[in-house]
Amino acid sequence: MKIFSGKQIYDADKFTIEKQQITSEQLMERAAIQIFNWIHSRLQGAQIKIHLFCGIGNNGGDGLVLARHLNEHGYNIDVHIVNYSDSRSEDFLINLDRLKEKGIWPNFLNEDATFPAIAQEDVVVDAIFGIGLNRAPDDWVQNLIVHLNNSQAFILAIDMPSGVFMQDMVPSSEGAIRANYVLTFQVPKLAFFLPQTGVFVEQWEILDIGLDWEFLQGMETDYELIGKNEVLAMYRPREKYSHKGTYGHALIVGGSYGKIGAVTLACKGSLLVGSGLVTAFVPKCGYLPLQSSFPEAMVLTDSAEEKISNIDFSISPNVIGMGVGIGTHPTTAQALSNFLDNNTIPLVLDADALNILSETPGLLDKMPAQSVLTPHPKELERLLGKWENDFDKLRKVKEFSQKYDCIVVIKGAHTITVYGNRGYVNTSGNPGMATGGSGDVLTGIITGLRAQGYSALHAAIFGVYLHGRAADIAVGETGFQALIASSILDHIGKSYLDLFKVVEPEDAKEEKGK
Ligand SMILES: NC(=O)C1=CN([C@@H]2O[C@H](COP(=O)(O)OP(=O)(O)OC[C@H]3O[C@@H](n4cnc5c(N)ncnc54)[C@H](O)[C@@H]3O)[C@@H](O)[C@H]2O)[C@H](O)CC1
Ligand SMILES: [K+]
Repeated sequence: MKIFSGKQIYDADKFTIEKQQITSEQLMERAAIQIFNWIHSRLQGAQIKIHLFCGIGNNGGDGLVLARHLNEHGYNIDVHIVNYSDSRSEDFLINLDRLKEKGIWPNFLNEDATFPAIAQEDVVVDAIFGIGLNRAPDDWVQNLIVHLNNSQAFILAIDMPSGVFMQDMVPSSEGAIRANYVLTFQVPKLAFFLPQTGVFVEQWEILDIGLDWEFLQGMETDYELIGKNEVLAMYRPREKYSHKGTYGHALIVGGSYGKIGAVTLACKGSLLVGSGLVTAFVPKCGYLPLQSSFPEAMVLTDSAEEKISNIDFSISPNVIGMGVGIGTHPTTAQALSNFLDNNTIPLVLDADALNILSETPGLLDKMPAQSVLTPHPKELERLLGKWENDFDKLRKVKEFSQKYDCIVVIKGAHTITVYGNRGYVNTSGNPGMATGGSGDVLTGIITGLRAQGYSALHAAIFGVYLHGRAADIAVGETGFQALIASSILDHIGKSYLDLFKVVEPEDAKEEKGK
């Protein structure tokens, strides 16, 4: 599913209004009725106090339309206008008049206003700012936001949590509504998925307001949300008349004394996603543990006992996963540098291989084109230097990807795979995955997919999805705390099977934003 910028959404708005020959005010009515239906189907007329906080733009307009419909259905509402500017939008004004015609006089909040008391059992509808926010709210509006956040009431945000920008950072951790639920129009918004702004969105759901589908589909976007439908299009079926040679040979290079397990996990990941063969290249101390714990893997050893010192092998793998458990010893760094001088085999680079690349001048230039890098936040910082915020981080990663023609997998709660100017935001995965070894499994998975002929970009996007989905299935048996990297491995098979499971309507609900 595509993720659009604010400008693209306004363009789609405009196009839809012209094509469907409706007014913007009718589109607002349509959008707000969707919100009303959502609330009404849940509350069924319950007399809970609903406080609607409406700005003076179209997000506020949505709030006013909603207030009218709630009132018509007998709900117990209080409407507050957050009067942060004199530039009220036309559709806001139309709907303010309509509300007044119904005998509802909103409470106008200005700079010196006392904020209304809100009880914990009340519901707050946040319609202060939507996608139009373009500068930090005034201090008093920020104070109101803090007041609402502190109320402990359930907060339902319309379109965006107020204070969260479409393409910039929230100025302070107190600067935006912490929404329990966001009902967002038509398309997901990038800010929902970034660590610094995603915290303002506990759950989200898309409401279809009938923006022109063809127009939306025809637009190129910088970001895409990756779920089952998107990865199914990448899936490569197994052929009947195939053999292990058909599915490639993955080589995992890594390990050092005390970190051979990382190589084992990566090798298992490669084979479990379907690589035909997997070989490990490890220091001598890794030979016995690997051979005894994972008989499916072949093992080659370095001449050194405890660390990689010379990456030299006589096989012809079609991809190499490099770096898990490898350490940053100068001998190993030199071995990696020497290896890169002559290597043309596609690479997946992780862990200390990335640290060596960031610390050794000139080494990044030696990466073959289309290498896949899988850094966690600290490794990414070593590669890029510091960033100001998540949006700045994405800009920097895109530049880096273009400069080195590589794919960067920014690991996190919503892992984002970046290639060139595009980012692919993953939707699978859970906090149980924050555990030692889960990154090694991912490296193995991506390497194993690449070995089978997936392009570097598809191997990264699909691999990240499968990895997260395996963990989502596993967590049902283990809970977050007891989920370990091996549990992810154990559920890779089920995550493949899950791709072809038909989603029942009830399950479909669970697939929405969590
Ligand atoms: N296609 C759709 O998705 C539809 C969306 N609708 C709703 O419209 C809003 C966007 O409305 P807009 O009037 O453009 O912006 P906002 O209401 O978010 O903001 C109001 C207005 O205020 C100005 N402004 C921005 N930042 C500040 C600030 N810090 N202080 C003061 N004033 C500020 C700026 O000029 C904004 O224009 C969208 O989110 C939906 O809720 C339609 O109802 C239906 C179609
Ligand atoms: K809002």
